[in-house]
Order: sequence, then structure tokens, then C-alpha cells
Amino acid sequence: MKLLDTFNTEPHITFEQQNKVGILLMNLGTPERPTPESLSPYLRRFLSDRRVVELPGFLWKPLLRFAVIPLRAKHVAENYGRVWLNEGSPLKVFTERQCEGLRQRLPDNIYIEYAMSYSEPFASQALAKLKANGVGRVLVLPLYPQYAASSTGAAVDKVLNVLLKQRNQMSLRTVSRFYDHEGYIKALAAQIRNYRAEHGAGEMLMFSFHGIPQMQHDKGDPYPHECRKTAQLVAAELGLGEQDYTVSFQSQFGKGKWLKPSTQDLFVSLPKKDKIKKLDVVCPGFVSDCLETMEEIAIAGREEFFANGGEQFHYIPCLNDHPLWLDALADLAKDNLQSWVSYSL
Ligand SMILES: C=CC1=C(C)c2cc3[nH]c(cc4nc(cc5[nH]c(cc1n2)c(C)c5CCC(=O)O)C(CCC(=O)O)=C4C)c(C)c3C=C
Ligand SMILES: [Fe+2]
Ligand SMILES: [Fe+2]
Repeated sequence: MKLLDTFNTEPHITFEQQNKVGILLMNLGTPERPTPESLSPYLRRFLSDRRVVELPGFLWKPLLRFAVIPLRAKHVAENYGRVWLNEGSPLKVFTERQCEGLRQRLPDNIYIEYAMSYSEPFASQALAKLKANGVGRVLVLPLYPQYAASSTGAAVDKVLNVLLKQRNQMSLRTVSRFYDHEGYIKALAAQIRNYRAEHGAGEMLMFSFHGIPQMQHDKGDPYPHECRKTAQLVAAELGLGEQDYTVSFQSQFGKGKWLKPSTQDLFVSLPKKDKIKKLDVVCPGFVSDCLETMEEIAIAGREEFFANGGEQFHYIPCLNDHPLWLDALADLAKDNLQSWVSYSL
């Protein structure tokens, strides 16, 4: 009877048939096409997640449906159009390359898939694929170096929701953060060093991270501390002093208080007040280039900086499929697979 069908009916499988190890990379999600029709369901899923917007449903849901989504879908679709790649949305293209890069670096008996929190492939689809291959032990690796409840927490929720339905539950491990992982820090430093060697260094390096509402941090989300620590470690690796770099938070959504300083405010005040005319910007909170880096920073941010007297603006791309980063990702996976898989040293 459907009413009683709370848990999945699954085939009889012994642990020996279901003991393989898998890795599930997780990222945020992105529309299939840069159109309002494709954006609406994605934005609806994303912005109705209570991890992301913590407002009572009876207030937020009608606002979201009748005002936020119709207005936002149209204007954000145009922004996606400016950064769309031949193969699709940058976020999806780079996540797929990272998944493939990890497969190349780990033994074939480790099954690797990726899933998105708010678009296909969903965690349910990726986990079903892993289960069908005999995977019973899964390492969940959200591709967010700094933990935030609205990114990492929300991604892990999607996996847990699938397990809530499983009768023969998979074993789970999660990587909640890697903001200070040596390989990640060294890959970032190499990316910045090489970019500056090729294009010249600006007067200041800006580390711009995605923002979160200040209220979420006040209630215990450690995110900004981890962002600042990443910046500090990369700066030390590059031999930069405190006057050589700045940390800021971008992509504010809505009218509430978000983490400060805001990247957008600095694009005005750095050239105008602080006389910084040559700026380099890197976004270490994103391991893949996406709308928020390619449009908001590299296009709109550059325009704003120049409109306020800036003279040189270099956007340093995310790690994407940089071999050092893929090596770091493989190391991170191996560290967290200890005792599930043994490696010859
Ligand atoms: C309350 C709203 C939002 C919170 C909190 C938030 C946190 C957060 N987001 C990312 C990473 C990404 N966000 C991206 C896009 C994006 N983010 C929001 C809102 C919040 N994010 C919206 C509405 C959007 C969609 C675009 C828009 O309408 O402006 C993306 C890019 C996706 C892509 O397809 O390219 C990423 C990546 C993190 C890491 C984070 C918390 C730390
Ligand atoms: Fe976001
Ligand atoms: Fe704090």
C-alpha cells in the first residue's frame, strides 16, 4: 500500500555484493540553458531551501513565486548568456572535468560521480547509479572549501534525504571543509603566482568570497573565519604582507545585512578613496568558474572599478581543472578514504 511505503523496496543484496567504495562530488547546480524558462525551476528549488533563505514559508513562498522568480529569471538569464560556454553552463562543465580528473587519479575500483543540490544530476540519481554499481560506502565531498550551512550543509542535506528513504542504507562519510588543505592552498598560490608572472601584478590582491547573511554567521555559521584563514594562508605562501591584500564578500542577495566588506563596495572605494588603480581579483571560495565569478566579477566588477577611476583590473580564474588542484582533490579524497581503501605508498 502506497501510504505505508515509507522506505524503498530494494533487492536482497549481501554486504559482499554491496561493499564497493564511491565518491560523490557535490556542487550547487545551474540552469540547463541561459533562458528564463530554464532558470525558474532552478531558482525555485534553490531559493525555497530553508538552508539558503531562513524566512517563514508563509511570507517567503508567495513573494518568491510571484515577484522574485519572475523578475530575477529574466535578468539573470541575460547574465548567464554572457558567460555560457559551447559545452554548457561553466559550473557544470568544470564540475564534470573535475569528476573526470579525479577518476584519472584514483584506482578504477573507486566509483566517482557528481551531483548538484538544485539541478540534475540530483543526489538521488547519482546515489542510485553508485548503488547499482555495488557501492555501499560513499564519501561525500562538497566542492566548497569553506563550510557554510547554505552551501556545504545544504549539499549534505540532499544526500541525507536520500538515505532517509533507503532500507539498505549506505555508509557515509562527509568532508565538511578543506579551507586550509595544503594542496588546495598551494594550487591557489601557484595559480595566482603564474597569472601575475604572465600579466603583471596589480597594487593589491582582492580575495572575494561568496557572501552569506550576517545573521547566519551570528547564529554560529563559521564561514567568514574559514574564508579569512584561506586568504591568510595563500598570502603567506605568496609572501604577501597585510597591506598587499584584502578579503571581501560578493553576491549579496536581498536587502538584509550580509557579511562585510562587500566586494561591490570595494570596487568603488578602492580606486576612489584608497587610490588603488590596479587591482587583481581571485575568488578562492569557488573551485569552478561560474556566473558569480565570470559575470559578477570579471565583467560587471571590472566595469564598476573602471567607472570609479580604476586603470587595470585582472580577474584570476578559479582552479577549474588545474592539475595541481586535481592532485589536491585526489589527496583530499584519499585522506578521507583511510581504512575504507588501502593504498600502496
Ligand atoms: C540567500 C541567498 C543566497 C545564499 C545564502 C547563497 C550562498 C552561497 N552560494 C554559493 C555559491 C553559488 N551561488 C551561485 C548563484 C546564486 N546564489 C544565490 C543566492 C544565495 N547564495 C542566487 C539567487 C544565485 C543564482 C544567480 C542569481 O540569481 O543571482 C552560484 C553560481 C551558479 C551558476 O550557475 O553559475 C554559486 C557557485 C556559496 C558557496 C554560498 C555560501 C557560502
Ligand atoms: Fe549563491
Ligand atoms: Fe565571527
